Amino acid sequence: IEKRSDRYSNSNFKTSTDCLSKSTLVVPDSRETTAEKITVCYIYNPDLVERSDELPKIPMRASMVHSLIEAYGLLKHMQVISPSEATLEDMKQFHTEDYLHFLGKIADEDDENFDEESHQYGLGYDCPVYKEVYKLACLVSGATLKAVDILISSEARIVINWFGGWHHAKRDSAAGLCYVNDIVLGIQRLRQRFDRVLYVDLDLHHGDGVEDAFCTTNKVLTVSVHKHSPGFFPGTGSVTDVGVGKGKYYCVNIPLHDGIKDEQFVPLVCRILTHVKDRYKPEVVVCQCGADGIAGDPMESFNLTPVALMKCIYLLLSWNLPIMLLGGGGYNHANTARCWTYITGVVLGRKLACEIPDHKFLMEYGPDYELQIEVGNMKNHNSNEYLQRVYRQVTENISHIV
Ligand SMILES: CC1(C)CN(C2CCCC2)C(=O)N1c1ccccc1/C=C/C(=O)NO
Ligand SMILES: [Zn+2]
Repeated sequence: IEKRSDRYSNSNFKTSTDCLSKSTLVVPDSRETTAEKITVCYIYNPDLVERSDELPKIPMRASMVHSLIEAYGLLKHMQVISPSEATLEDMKQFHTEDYLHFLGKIADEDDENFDEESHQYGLGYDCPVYKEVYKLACLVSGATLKAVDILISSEARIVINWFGGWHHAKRDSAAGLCYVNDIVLGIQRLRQRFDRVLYVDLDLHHGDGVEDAFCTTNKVLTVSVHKHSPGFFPGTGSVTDVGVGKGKYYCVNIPLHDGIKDEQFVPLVCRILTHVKDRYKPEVVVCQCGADGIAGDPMESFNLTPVALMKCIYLLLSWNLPIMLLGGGGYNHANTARCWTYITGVVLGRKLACEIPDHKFLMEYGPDYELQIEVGNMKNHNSNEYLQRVYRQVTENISHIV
């Protein structure tokens, strides 16, 4: 029986010239183990994917992610769990009744134009009003809450919900294509069972909605690594942003500039996460795995490959704590599917073929039709001096965690 500490132990962390990139994790093919003791739950149902496909700005992305995971034959190695919709009561644990009722109203009344009212709820250009948005909010929140219930009941210790991770939504408004903050709802529920929750946000953007929700408490420690440049959304998340009151020093921000590559990103993030783990001793981990920092994304900001995200997640997995992996940003749909499929494979300890298997969306993966993503080559504005300074400031902040 393979133990989790074996699958994700450092000794297993072999790098090899695999198709993904120069240094790729190759874990023993799980066929070598007599039986998988590690249960990985995958939150999915057709409704959740169909509604997520309707999200403006990322049409059909959810279907592409799920179809690629299915095409690689990974579903049979996971417990596929169908979530139910969150109720108004569930979502009211974070969001205001006014905001939720407004979302609900959009579904009911037809051609009413909600223009003036929409703007007060952050709805409009970046978070377009569309008829089924309330339904989406219930499904997405229900999915993350279902994932949390699985961790709370100890049914599994690893749960994946690639259709969640909407980190910008505020209690009374949408933001950055996030209509409901499933992450805050999920962490609030985790707190019913776990005393100290660690939230890690690997998305290109600062996880401001989650940080704001928990910046005054020491029961949730949020770590966000993100692009932080003048005028770049949301503009928050500087290294001096450490939380307030009882939550002071329980917000960790790692602000970066354009062009960072795996080689700089991985050591910086992993060293900081290790410090956080040693000081904070979290009981459960939530990781938002937004893929808009991957090379080839229309955000054109970072030069990361999926291996960078994988190595950070692998470190989190090696701690042997209950963990929930969530999606998030990612606007090159094929690369986002490649990234989250690759991560799913690593979580399962399975090596994936370089060749994208034939499936419904195969044509989206041309012209190479490979799982690997070429390293980005945009100019790197992160000098080693800058990263050293950030690292020193962050570890100084963390040293105040008791
Ligand atoms: C509307 C979308 C979400 C899409 N998009 C681009 C991507 C490529 C084509 C449009 C943006 O810059 N967006 C945003 C607009 C305003 C504020 C925030 C975001 C993105 C947030 C995010 O990803 N958080 O993790
Ligand atoms: Zn993002």
